[in-house]
Amino acid sequence: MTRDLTIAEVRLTPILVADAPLLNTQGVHQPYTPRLIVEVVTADGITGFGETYGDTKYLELARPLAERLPGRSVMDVNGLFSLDLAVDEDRIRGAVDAGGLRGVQSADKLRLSVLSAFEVACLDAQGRALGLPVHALLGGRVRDVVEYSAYLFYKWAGHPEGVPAEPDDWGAALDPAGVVAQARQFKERYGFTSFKLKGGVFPPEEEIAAVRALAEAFPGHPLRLDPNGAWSVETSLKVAKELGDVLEYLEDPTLGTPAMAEVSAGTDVPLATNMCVTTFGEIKEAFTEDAVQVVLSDHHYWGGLRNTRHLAAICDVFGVGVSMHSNTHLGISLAAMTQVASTVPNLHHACDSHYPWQSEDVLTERLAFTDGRVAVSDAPGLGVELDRDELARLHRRWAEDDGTMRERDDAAAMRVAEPEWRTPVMPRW
Ligand SMILES: O=C([O-])C(=O)C[C@H](O)[C@@H](O)C(=O)[O-]
Ligand SMILES: [Mg+2]
Repeated sequence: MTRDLTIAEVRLTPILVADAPLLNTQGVHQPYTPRLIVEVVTADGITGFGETYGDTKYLELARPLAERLPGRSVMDVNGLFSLDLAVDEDRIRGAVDAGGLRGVQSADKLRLSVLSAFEVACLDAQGRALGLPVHALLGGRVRDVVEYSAYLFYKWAGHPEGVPAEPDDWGAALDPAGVVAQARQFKERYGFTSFKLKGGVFPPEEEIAAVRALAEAFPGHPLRLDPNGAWSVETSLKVAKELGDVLEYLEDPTLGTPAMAEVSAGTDVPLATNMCVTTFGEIKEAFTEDAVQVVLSDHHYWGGLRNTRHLAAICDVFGVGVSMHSNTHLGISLAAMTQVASTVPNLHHACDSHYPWQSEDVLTERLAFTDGRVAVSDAPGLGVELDRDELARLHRRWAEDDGTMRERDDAAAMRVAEPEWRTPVMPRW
């Protein structure tokens, strides 16, 4: 049957999703985080889904882009990326946001972070129209499950008193015993066998003790520590020395490629990054200087699933490992991550995912982790369906918000509990 794959309509739905009080070096997660759900509808009624960041600066780019798509084909993904998208430079300059955890802010990265959701939606629509999974459109899967690591966070039991929030049942984790208890819950609930601890929250000695406690509780399991660049070169080398025998890799111990290269030269512990290599332009220096041994790709800001494969191919050429970074995200993104990860031959490390922290989703059926893995769907497109009632409910929450939750700002969320808190000057230790 011939299909009309012309785009007839694009729907953008900003939402606020519940988030747990997870601590990182900048502060704490807000009770609600903005995400944007993109739907691309073809002339004969096929709808493809995509998901990305939902802060205002992303919406400001997504809206005019959505208006330009009707009349184009969902097959024309290359054309999508050649569309001119004007970025307001003020949105990037000096912006204080969770982007501080994801490396440089640039107009191109902002543009790619928006385009990626449209790319995923177009690939989803293509797959649905052709009766093929997205992985088939990317050349086919080379594995039938994708492994994820448990993403451990220091956290409070709940958001600050008096702040509207959804409760969570994970409890507090503020010391080594709490971190190990959280890891046990991750293992029991989802079967994860590798663990990443988000660090940069407490002085390094405390985080070293937490990783040691994990190593004792889970002997032989791959462990990672990620302080988001909160340490000096000296501190990074000290931590690498102390934990070298148990770490699979150390993630962004310090900020910037030159400092990462210095750390790398002084330790055998592999260094991973989602901060100093976050764009194609940053690859040359980092790889030439041997600053990183693993790049954590993120299809949102690298510009989609095809660019993720492109990045993986470059990493392969240079003998650099590749895995995946994650922020707060829902099931559409997890499905997209799983589809593309299934096609990358040189993906040898379990990927990160925040998904277990998300109690809410816009899917009719949540994706499941079994033995820490997500099965690769062979259903058409991404293989997920939208729960429109839930989408509407989460959109209402966004519409009714007075604006405070619409921009993710972990430092501002921290100030609710600690009024003196400011985005820390790096390196903190
Ligand atoms: O470096 C990383 O892995 C991240 O930036 C992941 C997330 O942003 C995480 O740190 C967070 O959301 O607090
Ligand atoms: Mg990281």
